[in-house]
Amino acid sequence: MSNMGVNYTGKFVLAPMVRIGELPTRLLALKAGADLVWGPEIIDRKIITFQRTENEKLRTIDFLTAKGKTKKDPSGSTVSFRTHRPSEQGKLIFQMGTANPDLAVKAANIIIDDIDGLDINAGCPKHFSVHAGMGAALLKTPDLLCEILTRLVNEVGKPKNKPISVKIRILESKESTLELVDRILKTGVANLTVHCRTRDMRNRESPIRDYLPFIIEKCRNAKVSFIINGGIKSHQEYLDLQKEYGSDIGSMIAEAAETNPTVFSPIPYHWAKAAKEFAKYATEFDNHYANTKYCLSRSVPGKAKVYQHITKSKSKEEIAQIMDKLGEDGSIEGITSEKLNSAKAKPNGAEAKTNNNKRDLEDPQPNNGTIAKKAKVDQVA
Ligand SMILES: Cc1cc2nc3c(=O)[nH]c(=O)nc-3n(C[C@H](O)[C@H](O)[C@H](O)COP(=O)(O)O)c2cc1C
Repeated sequence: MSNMGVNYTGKFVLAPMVRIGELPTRLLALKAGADLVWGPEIIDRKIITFQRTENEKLRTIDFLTAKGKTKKDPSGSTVSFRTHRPSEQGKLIFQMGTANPDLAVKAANIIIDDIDGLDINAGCPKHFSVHAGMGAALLKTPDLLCEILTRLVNEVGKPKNKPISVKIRILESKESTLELVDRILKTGVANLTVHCRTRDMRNRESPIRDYLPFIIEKCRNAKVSFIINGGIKSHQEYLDLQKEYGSDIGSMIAEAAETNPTVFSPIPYHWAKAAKEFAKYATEFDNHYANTKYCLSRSVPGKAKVYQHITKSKSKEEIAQIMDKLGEDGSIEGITSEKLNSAKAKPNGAEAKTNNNKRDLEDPQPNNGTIAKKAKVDQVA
């Protein structure tokens, strides 16, 4: 409903996720059909130190942060945010962490020309966010939250013709949640995303959607688009939520996209094909090795043979080689990981050996039950 550039209405989107939401994950999510992609939260204090550079080799815009020069890395800087405008134009929402309107405006002006929308994180319950008054702490300081949003809308969003949005959690009661929503809707934001869990709820707990009809009605009256977040796992669920709440309602996915960034497709890739595609983007866009390794360790099943190879790898080149050897069905050098590692092979395990794309695409939950041994991030934002 925003008339400023990107429109969030009814969209199916990749959630902001620290470490996970870097360029390769975003590109894979877009390829699979995500309409919009959020970058990972970056705080205002860091953004104001960014040095913008145009990377001609990669055709990316890089925002660098200074760090000490080392023998291993004499550049003295590290890429804190990278965007490939040819792929992300019109689809990239940058998420900022802030508790200070002046700093928020200053930081927003540094990145606004290279992004399509700016989102404020008012939902993260982690200590590093709330102790500084950011993230979910803003839910308890609505005056401050609304001042930040109003100033960003007036001083950055309007002059630059870019939408400002906010992501919140529900509060303990319907009344307090709706009161906060009322206030936010008056700030001029273009979109409201609600993570349907309270600040104290863990991601494994079912979201509470009881207040949604009331929030949605308020958003429609204010001509502000609305995105549901929390516990959504598939394209079908996105369609079901639209059936239930209206076709103008969007859905945002985090954890299920961390596990498989192609979850936006009606038929997601098999985990191995998704991992290979991810690795290709990581190589193409020179993603930081530690980040590539981390993301793969979150998406490759712990039981798969290749998982051990990934966790033991020591360089970009090594990871690229491992991923080259991985078949799209999870096999390495012709042996399926399912066969090797799973005593209780799934009934469809035999089919997996055929290295058949169609079968890959038909497995909508390829990671089910296979990542138990990896510590899942539970209560992040
Ligand atoms: C690994 C990870 C990192 C996250 N980082 C952020 C973040 O930077 N900003 C934010 O607003 N939420 C963050 N979240 C929360 C998600 O955006 C989302 O609100 C939450 O996981 C609920 O959605 P889900 O049930 O689809 O996972 C993160 C979640 C995960 C799993």
